[in-house]
Amino acid sequence: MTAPKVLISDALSPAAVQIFKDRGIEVDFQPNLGKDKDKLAEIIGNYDGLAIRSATKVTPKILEQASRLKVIGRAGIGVDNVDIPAATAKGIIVMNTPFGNSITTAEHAIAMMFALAREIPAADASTQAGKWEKNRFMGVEITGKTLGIIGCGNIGSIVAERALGLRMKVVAYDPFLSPERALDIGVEKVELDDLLARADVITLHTPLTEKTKNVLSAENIAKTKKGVRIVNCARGGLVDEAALRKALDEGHVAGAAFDVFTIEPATENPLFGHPNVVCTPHLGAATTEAQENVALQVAEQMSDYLLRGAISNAVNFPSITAEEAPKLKPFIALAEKLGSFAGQLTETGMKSVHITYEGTVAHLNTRALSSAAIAGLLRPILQDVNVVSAPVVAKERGIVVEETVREAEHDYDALVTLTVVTERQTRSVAGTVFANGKPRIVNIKGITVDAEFAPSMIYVTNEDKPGFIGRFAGILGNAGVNIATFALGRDAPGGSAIALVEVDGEVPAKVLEDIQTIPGVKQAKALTF
Ligand SMILES: NC(=O)c1ccc[n+]([C@@H]2O[C@H](COP(=O)([O-])OP(=O)(O)OC[C@H]3O[C@@H](n4cnc5c(N)ncnc54)[C@H](O)[C@@H]3O)[C@@H](O)[C@H]2O)c1
Ligand SMILES: O=C(O)[C@H](O)COP(=O)(O)O
Repeated sequence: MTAPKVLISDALSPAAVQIFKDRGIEVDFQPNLGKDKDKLAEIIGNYDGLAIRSATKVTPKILEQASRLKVIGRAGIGVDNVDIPAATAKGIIVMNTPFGNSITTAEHAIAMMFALAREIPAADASTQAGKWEKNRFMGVEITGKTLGIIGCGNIGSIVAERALGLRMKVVAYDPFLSPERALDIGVEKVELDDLLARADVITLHTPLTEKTKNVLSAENIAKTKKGVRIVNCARGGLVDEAALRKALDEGHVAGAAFDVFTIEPATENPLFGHPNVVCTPHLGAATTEAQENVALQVAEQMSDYLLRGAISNAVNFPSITAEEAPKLKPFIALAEKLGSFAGQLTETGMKSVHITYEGTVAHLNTRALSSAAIAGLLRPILQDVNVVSAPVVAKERGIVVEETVREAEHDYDALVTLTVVTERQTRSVAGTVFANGKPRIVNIKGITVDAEFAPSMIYVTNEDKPGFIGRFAGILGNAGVNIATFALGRDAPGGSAIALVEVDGEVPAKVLEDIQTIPGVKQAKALTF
């Protein structure tokens, strides 16, 4: 196997380069490349992995050229610079490092709050200009003031903890914050209007979504307390910058400290130039410690995926630990092949898929297995679907996917049964993994069989009558098609029978036509795995 190749296109700590090298991964470190879209598009086709921060924008246009890309690793939290649906559609795992820079960013928010409260940047500039304006700068005390946190997740709750340590009162607006968690971290969970009315300082810590965009709109800024100070170290676009500038000019808002802007890099912005505004150029995560953390973590995660199939912190796929990956691997192959078997036989629109996991397999990561089964099922119809993109593609096509896990009810330690409901019929197929790690098909439409999946197979359903095998073998022999293995099954003597036959080489269409003329044959189909 040739070593995977990773491109680092943003200013990551060199610690990441070392990790990749130590793990035997080839790495190109081009810290400014992310800003050059054309160059990135030109070379991205050479890499299996792309490690980024926020400067690289991974657009559908870049992804179009990313023919061998398997993983994008964001050394940081926000993945809004990556087109996740486009990456998912191409089967590319997108992972981030959700905690590595949280403390650092929370500290930046607290630092920004103090910078505003004591006008430190302006006082610094004035002092260094030799003005000694001792009477110009009159600050406010933080102790006893109310901090309103919008978005109380990882960073918001660290900010809350620090603020409580500073003897502030903390109220939080976050619809997903449970009352128990609020109690745990010592904040009062409130509605947005209540927060706006009560907070002396407001700090934002949500991602930018359709719901959070302009959460501090002109209307909401008008509901704030006169003299409020606003800190944004989360994402540009959470605050209407023009409306905030107006409220600052009118003296309703006493100050604003922004690390993030609607357009970045921000070379101009409505907030710039106001005496009570403090700005930093998206430095929330910029400490030696945080950068070391996220670089090490992203390099480890990407290496684990590229070398061992382990997935952690992916935003578009369930996690698979390094220990779990080897156990899962044969079952991923089984699920994909069962899906492929059903997919190759399906000729009408699929309505739903039900996957049952019994026995030991029920304790594995069944979400990953179901994704593999759906990928196998859809691939005969939609060539480039894969394990990452399959669940989304199924959803887009209105295919309902259901899962059941239960203890073993059959002779097998582990059994996976896939049932596909199409417009015309319901088809079930089941398989297991033998001790040699090879997946086997053990049941088709309720009929017991026992066959390995082979590269070229013929599947026949027929009436269980004498003479079929002789004629079938004759047709193949006359056509020069060699039979490698032959598996038979039937529901009852004289009932419905199936044959699953491994052959060497491709099955000519004429052979299938001839098989179909054997009396009692209902269906004959060539399958490939
Ligand atoms: N300035 C920087 O350099 C920097 C560094 C790190 C993170 N960030 C940004 O900070 C933000 C928060 O990061 P985090 O790690 O705390 O994320 P997180 O997912 O842990 O927390 C986000 C919180 O926002 C809440 N939320 C979601 N929708 C909401 C809504 N409509 N109203 C109110 N709350 C809502 C969620 O429930 C969650 O608790 C992200 O946007 C991240 O990209 C910025
Ligand atoms: O979401 C994040 O992690 C921050 O915005 C940090 O971004 P950066 O790594 O580009 O500084």
